[in-house]
Amino acid sequence: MASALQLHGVQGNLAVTLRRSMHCEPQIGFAAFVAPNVPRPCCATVRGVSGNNKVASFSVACKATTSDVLEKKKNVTENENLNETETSFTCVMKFGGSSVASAERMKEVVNLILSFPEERPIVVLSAMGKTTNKLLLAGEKAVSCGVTNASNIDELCFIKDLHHRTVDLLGVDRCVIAKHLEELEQLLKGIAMMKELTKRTQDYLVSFGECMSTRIFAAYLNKMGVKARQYDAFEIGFITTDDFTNADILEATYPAVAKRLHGDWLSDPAIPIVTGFLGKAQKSCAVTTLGRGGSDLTATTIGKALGLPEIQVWKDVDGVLTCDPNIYQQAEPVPYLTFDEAAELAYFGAQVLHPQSMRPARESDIPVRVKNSYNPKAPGTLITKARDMSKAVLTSIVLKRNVTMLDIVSTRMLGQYGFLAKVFSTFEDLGISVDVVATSEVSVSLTLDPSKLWSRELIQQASELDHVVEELEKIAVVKLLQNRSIISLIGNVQRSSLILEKAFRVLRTLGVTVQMISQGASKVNISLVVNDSEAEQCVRALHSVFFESEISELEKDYKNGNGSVAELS
Ligand SMILES: Nc1ncnc2c1ncn2[C@@H]1O[C@H](COP(=O)(O)OP(=O)(O)O)[C@@H](O)[C@H]1O
Ligand SMILES: N[C@@H](CC(=O)OP(=O)(O)O)C(=O)O
Repeated sequence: MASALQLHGVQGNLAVTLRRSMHCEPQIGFAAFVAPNVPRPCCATVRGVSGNNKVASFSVACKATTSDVLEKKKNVTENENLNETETSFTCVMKFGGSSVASAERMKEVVNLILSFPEERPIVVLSAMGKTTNKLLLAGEKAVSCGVTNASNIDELCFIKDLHHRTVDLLGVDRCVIAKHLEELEQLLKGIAMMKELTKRTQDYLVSFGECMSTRIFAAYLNKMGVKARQYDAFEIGFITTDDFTNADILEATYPAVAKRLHGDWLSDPAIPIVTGFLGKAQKSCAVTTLGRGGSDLTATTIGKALGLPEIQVWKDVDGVLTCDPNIYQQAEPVPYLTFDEAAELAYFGAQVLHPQSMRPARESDIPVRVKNSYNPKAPGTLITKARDMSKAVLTSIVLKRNVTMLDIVSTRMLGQYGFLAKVFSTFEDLGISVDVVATSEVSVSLTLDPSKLWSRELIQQASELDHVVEELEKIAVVKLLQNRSIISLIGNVQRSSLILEKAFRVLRTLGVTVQMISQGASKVNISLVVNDSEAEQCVRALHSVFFESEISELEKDYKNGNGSVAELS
């Protein structure tokens, strides 16, 4: 019988959560079956967890001591042959920078967490909104400002003000961040002295953001009487590659993190408040970061490490939307997504999720819920392994701007296999990833992946590009095309003909030429490459046709112009 028992406690109460596979008896029956084994229950909830109903969970909150519950847990385990899970936690809740951008926001997030008394969460936090960008800018300025001016860098003053104001408004002692602010200033002076900012130092520099937000948040929770414990991810087993600014999580992380968080809970229960985004390099042992937006990946890694029933990522939007709301305000929340769709969407540029964050969740089949901390009642987006695709056509439109495209036409010095092999080995040698590829017998068109590069490295990218072109020109005629955009149509590629027919009708109406088209092997994505200058207009028009039920703006324009609506719909 696939069942599991969990214990957790909030503010003096204890709760028992039983999870079981839905393949067995109905959940209500299961709850009644277990209830007599639980000490003095005062409330109970039964809920299905995932969209495809893989797991049911039954929680009973009790007035009881830990030893009471442990005793009952032992009985339940013996009597019902339940397998104890490895954790006492029920979910991960990750809050991004916008969710903890001020004292007021932190208070709201604390209330939000406490509004789920049945949950026993592990909390992951990003740096307070704007902090990471300010730290990066401060680092860049320090390189050339001179040691005597380093303490007066505007961004350092902003960060000090923001964090002091926050602790003051929360009524927390300034000492929780005093050491970090002092060290941060010293670090900027060091950068000024060296006149150099390596990627390794940059990672250490930005780590101050998460280290401070989590300390403030944990101190505030403790002040409110809710026992919380702050953790720096790089101290509790987040082991990564030494790829500073874009490190990958290594397998050793999972058992280490589970052991530490679970062990601490058993010896002294407290809500863990963990820094998102950060890790420790396996070889150098220095602090690393997981790439921009990396706290999502921290959350899913913890979810997998502890085998939790759910991972929640709380943002400032009502879930994953049908397109970037900054491009088109009418974007709508997408209620369900598969891991594949979410991963593709993130990879092709939707800022809402970190590109690698779906991997741990997919590997351990843990549902991910994307929710809005500004609007907790909104249902958000539930991301699971599978979903009903029978009615799905298009799920979301994603735009990746400022992409470089290469058209490589063989001079036929090499045969077809040799040509393709040489092209791709050139990219491998130079460590450059490609996004979208289309080939014919004698030519390859491809776009280069800028996602692994932080914006200020684009200059460096330019010289790398010259090098790529130089290498490829030994076997081909190469055309470098810049300022392109990839529009990715994420959806049910079983209906690719319908999607393409509609999409091309829209693009023809707009007079836009598609320069490359590719259907990803993942079968959830069709990518179109157009000029940057035309891209946003295309996304708006595509959104209008695919997602808006009434007669769309595009249709109106078209009707008023030179076509009939029937031709469009
Ligand atoms: N398809 C999309 N769905 C939702 N949000 C998107 C999408 N594309 C871009 N975004 C942007 O992503 C932002 C949320 O992601 P992010 O800033 O990383 O959140 P957080 O910092 O809270 O983790 C939104 O405010 C929105 O502007
Ligand atoms: N603070 C980091 C990590 C992160 O995940 O942030 P956010 O959750 O605000 O996207 C960044 O800005 O990249």
